[in-house]
Amino acid sequence: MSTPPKVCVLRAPGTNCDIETAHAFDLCGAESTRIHLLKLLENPSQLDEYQILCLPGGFSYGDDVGAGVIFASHLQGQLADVIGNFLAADKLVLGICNGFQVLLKAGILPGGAADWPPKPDQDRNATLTWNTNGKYTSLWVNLGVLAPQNVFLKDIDQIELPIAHAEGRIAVSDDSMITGWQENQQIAMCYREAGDSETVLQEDILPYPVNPNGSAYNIAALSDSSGRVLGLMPHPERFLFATQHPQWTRLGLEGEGAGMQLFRNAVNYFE
Ligand SMILES: NC(=O)CC[C@H](N)C(=O)O
Repeated sequence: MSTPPKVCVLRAPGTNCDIETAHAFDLCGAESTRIHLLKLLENPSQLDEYQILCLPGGFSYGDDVGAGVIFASHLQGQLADVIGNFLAADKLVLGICNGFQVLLKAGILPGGAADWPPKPDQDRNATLTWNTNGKYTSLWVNLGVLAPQNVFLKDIDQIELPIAHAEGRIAVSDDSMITGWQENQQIAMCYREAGDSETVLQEDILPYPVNPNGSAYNIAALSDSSGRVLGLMPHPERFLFATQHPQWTRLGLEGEGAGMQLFRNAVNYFE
């Protein structure tokens, strides 16, 4: 058997999904360590020992200034070099919910290694901002995959997962940039109706609760063009077991939850 990949689950003050996220990777055969951002800042080069970097969900720095902004500023500052090395290597980066907000606000997504480190005057063309309903929203959604080349999404065509966020709406400065994202397969997942047989990227925003936050083009997740970085608003670590689904008895679900596949795909990449 090959050596299990080492996962750094990076937490900050206010992160609250790190334990279950580390558990998800471990269940799939990885060896994960939860590391506090302040510890990593003391010795940034310790990140070099890991093959997977995961930014979990939560409320880092209390969502002050904007969800993910303060965490992102550390990645852009003292950690810029080690993050650059990580992105350039054949390694994986996953950001879940607050972690996705961090990746986007730091500029790690959607550009990945190609756009790192961000230039001080670089325009930000996309962000995650307040849900159109203005509320913290927690429910289950249906998602379709548009970037099957992304390592985490291998063999997943559609998936049902829970969301729980206040600032989950993707907003873009200019609709024309969506074409570029499409060409580079950076649009990883979109919200869609349950039972849809295919996922279509469309300008029309699907109504709540299908699109729970009003995201442009119903986008729920972004990939970099290498397919080794994924950021998603839904929480795959909250659906590791069938019994976590609110209708598991009525639907007769058993065994593993659909979210497990994302973590397994990441671990299998290093076999
Ligand atoms: N579940 C989460 O990671 C929440 C992210 C962030 N705190 C928000 O509400 O938007």
